[in-house]
Amino acid sequence: MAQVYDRVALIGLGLIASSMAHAMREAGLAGHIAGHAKSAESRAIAEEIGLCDSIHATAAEAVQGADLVVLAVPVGAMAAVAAEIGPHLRPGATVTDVGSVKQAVIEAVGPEIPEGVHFIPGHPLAGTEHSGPRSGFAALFRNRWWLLTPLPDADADATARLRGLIEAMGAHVEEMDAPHHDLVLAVTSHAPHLIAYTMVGVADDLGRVTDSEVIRYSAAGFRDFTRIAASDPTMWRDVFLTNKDATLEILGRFTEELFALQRAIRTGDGQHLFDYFTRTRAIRRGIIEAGQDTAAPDFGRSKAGG
Ligand SMILES: NC(=O)c1ccc[n+]([C@@H]2O[C@H](COP(=O)([O-])OP(=O)(O)OC[C@H]3O[C@@H](n4cnc5c(N)ncnc54)[C@H](O)[C@@H]3O)[C@@H](O)[C@H]2O)c1
Ligand SMILES: O=C(O)C(=O)C[C@]1(C(=O)O)C=C[C@@H](O)C=C1
Repeated sequence: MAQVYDRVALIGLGLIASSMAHAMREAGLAGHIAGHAKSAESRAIAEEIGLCDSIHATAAEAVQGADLVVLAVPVGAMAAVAAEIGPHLRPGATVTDVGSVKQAVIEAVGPEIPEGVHFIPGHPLAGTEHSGPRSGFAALFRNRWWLLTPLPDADADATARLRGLIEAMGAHVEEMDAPHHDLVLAVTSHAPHLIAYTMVGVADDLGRVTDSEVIRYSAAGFRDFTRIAASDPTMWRDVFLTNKDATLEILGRFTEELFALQRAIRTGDGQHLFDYFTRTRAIRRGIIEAGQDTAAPDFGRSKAGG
């Protein structure tokens, strides 16, 4: 695979940035990968495992001469990072981000990007409950969606080049506007995470069930909740604080449905429960028939870029 960018700067060296570093290296997509993380410990680990070609103590230094800058920090840290790097960006460079929320990132980062630098926000729909520079792996993005939310005046060539990099890492790219992205993700990712956090919290609070019983007798459904609820607290705090309206809208609807199901259970309305579960089962089957079941990605089974 041909090199897409001469110099890529990764700001934040956690799960997503380290996975990008591995994927870019594996496919030879970047001439040089420069990295920066705020924590000295993350920088030391990145040095130790040889994650990047160079590690820098500041974000400003890392972006010098880069033709692609990737902001891979928690959403709440995007504004400060963008303000720091803004004056140091090379004219003609592209800045993208991987934040799980898009409208708030556009508002935080956009004003800090100087004229002549292209800002193309993005979000890979791929992750695990792990974080930090050791957690990344090259196959993370294979066969996953990577959404881009370019602004209406985005440069077509810069967008196509970024798309080329992402596709060469094995992902499928789709473009949409940021408010729509935030609503879709509130349904498919943000509210489900909150529900998982709550369910695990409830189990933890339940005095009549001991911790060892919760661990020992975890059926598959609850086990999945515990994996999701082990996700990074900083990342998820920021997601909920920055995608507030869409998440509250979905949680409002969720609560209404939950009350209806609760009433059906209390009144013995089996028909309501049966009809509801029949409808949701059809949705799952539709996902599988459409070949959209990425819950079990083909880690290691196919090569990035085909
Ligand atoms: N983990 C996922 O499943 C997932 C999936 C898709 C997108 N995202 C998004 O990607 C971004 C990064 O997530 P991650 O899972 O890779 O995080 P992570 O917790 O693994 O790593 C975050 C990194 O950012 C660094 N950092 C924090 N504040 C910083 C600052 N002010 N300046 C410089 N570095 C800073 C940390 O030191 C760490 O290296 C987040 O915005 C998140 O919403 C995460
Ligand atoms: O599999 C997981 O661990 C994830 O939760 C990944 C997941 C998600 O699918 O909701 C989490 C947050 C992201 O912004 C994108 C992907």
